[in-house]
Amino acid sequence: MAVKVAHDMKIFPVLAKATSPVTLVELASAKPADPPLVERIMRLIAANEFAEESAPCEYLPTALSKEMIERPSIGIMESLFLEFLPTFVKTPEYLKSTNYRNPDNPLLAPLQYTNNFKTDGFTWLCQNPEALTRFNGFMEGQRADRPRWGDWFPVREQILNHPDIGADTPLLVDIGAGRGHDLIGFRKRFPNAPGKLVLEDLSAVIEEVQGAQDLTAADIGTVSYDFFNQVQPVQGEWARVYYFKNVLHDWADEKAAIIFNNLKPAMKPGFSKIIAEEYILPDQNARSLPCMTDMAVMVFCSGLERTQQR
Ligand SMILES: C[S@@+](CC[C@H](N)C(=O)[O-])C[C@H]1O[C@@H](n2cnc3c(N)ncnc32)[C@H](O)[C@@H]1O
Repeated sequence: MAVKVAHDMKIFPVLAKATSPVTLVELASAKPADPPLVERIMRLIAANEFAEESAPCEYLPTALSKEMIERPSIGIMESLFLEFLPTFVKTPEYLKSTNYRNPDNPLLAPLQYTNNFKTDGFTWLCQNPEALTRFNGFMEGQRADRPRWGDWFPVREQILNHPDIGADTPLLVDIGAGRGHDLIGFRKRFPNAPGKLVLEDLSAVIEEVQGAQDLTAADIGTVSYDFFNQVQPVQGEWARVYYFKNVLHDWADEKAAIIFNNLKPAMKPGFSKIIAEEYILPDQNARSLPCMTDMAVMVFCSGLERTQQR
């Protein structure tokens, strides 16, 4: 809460550019806000290393205060606060009302229970541009600096070294790509890879992405695509890889089967591959982060992180 309030009071931009201590009065004047309130918020901000309290009521920036002016970190914080937290608060009541059934219907998740609408969560986001921007920022930032698949997967041996890949071959089609951060990461890591990179997502997402991200600089094409209602549009010039990251965990098995069936006609035998990047929960002693993601997809879209057996 303190980070959200500090963000709303425009404290982080002032703090982030400071090279000498900023006084409480200077911070309070950014909005402007009541200095005693800012002091209370700043105690918690400093206690959690989002600022350093260099003297009573004087503050210096830390790495975290600088992070809080970055678009993805703002997206994570705002989406968690405005979309996810109200839903988490309502989830116990929702689960009680279902007699503790495991949520499996994307139209009847805690998100719909909390916000009283009838579409799936992604359609709802597409109808709420501000929430969509927050969510896309959340997805852009939630990966943080953990390794990307291109860092450890044998990309050259398994993907790039194939005689049929030409300059016009779709090399990597990221389906449900959000802002295309994974494609941009791939382009940076393999700048000379042959073929095209293609970002696919719902049309409202494609529009939002174009306002937020310079895809042209990374030579990434965009295609509007609804994977439930359309056959995969990249066909003929067969793609080498169709990539899904954090997409299949949004959907139960029957829905995932529809996604794959719509992809089938665009798969060239012996050439096209599917790469899916998801957490796989161990049968015992799972770590906290994947379990929290399991809860996040449960409340948002009745999704699930799958186990190895599953
Ligand atoms: C959890 S996000 C993952 C985004 C990105 N792959 C990542 O890992 O950061 C799921 C993505 O699937 C997209 N999506 C949801 N329903 C879709 C549909 N019917 N057709 C195409 N994309 C869809 C959403 O818009 C969103 O960008």
